[in-house]
Amino acid sequence: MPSPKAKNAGRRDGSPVLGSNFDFVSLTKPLNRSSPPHLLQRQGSDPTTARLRASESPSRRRGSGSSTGSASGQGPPEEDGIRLNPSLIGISLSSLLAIDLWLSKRLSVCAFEDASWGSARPLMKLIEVSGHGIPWLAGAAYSMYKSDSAAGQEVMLNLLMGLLLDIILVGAVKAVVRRRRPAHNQMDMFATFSVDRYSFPSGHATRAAMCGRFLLAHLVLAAPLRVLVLLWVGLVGLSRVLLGRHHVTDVLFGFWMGYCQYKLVEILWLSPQTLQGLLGLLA
Ligand SMILES: CC(C)=CCC/C(C)=C/CC/C(C)=C/COP(=O)(O)O
Repeated sequence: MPSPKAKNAGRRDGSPVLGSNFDFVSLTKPLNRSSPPHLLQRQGSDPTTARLRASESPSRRRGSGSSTGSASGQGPPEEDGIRLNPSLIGISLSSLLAIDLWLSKRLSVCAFEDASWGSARPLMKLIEVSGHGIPWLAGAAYSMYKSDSAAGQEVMLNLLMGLLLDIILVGAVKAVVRRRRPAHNQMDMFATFSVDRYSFPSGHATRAAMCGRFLLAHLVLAAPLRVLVLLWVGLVGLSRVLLGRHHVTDVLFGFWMGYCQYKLVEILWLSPQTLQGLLGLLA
């Protein structure tokens, strides 16, 4: 009677099952004569092995009469086992992707006016505007201009630099990755660049995370306000998914990227001397 492991080792479509010992037995090691008979039988008939054999290049098939034992029905050559590891990573990634797509679709409850939480759409769009680049750029430039202390101007200049850096980095990643926005997204955002038709990462999430860190480090000291800042960052990220603008992973990666971008702003921090030089050039 076949063991339960051997029975469940391959799916109907022939894809291997994660965590099954049978995959490793059949694909990584040439089966020796001391193997149990049921494994010897599965070696020839299981769909995973059959698929691997079918995808072998002619040159590999020609070489299969070597001492590796393929031609003698003793299993695929050793290097097939080496190719299995990347496929495990691939399977894990596609599982994560499937969960991401499913979860993002389920959470997009404000994607349309007649969706289950459609009445909250205007509020979500308000949160969207609060994380848009234009109000942040305009606000930072205005505060820098209005600030009467060199320290205040310095902080605002660096926030401005961070915002510009964010636009460039997010644009670059979006252009390289080119992940499409969810199908249920309505493309009704204001003031977007052409790369904003892409989804990964969420520019709102990177900006919210970077600005949130910036505010906490330089501008907001009172504890209740610090909580509000964190709440706002979280709401901006959540609203991207609820509006159906983004997948969950776009927002999570965006948060991480924005967090790192703040570190970059600190490294590139423009000093008062640099500021004086820049203002001297402008005057
Ligand atoms: C002066 C000027 C044209 C500034 C552009 C400001 C800006 C960053 C616009 C893009 C904002 C936007 C809608 C980004 C997309 O965000 P996702 O969260 O949907 O990636």
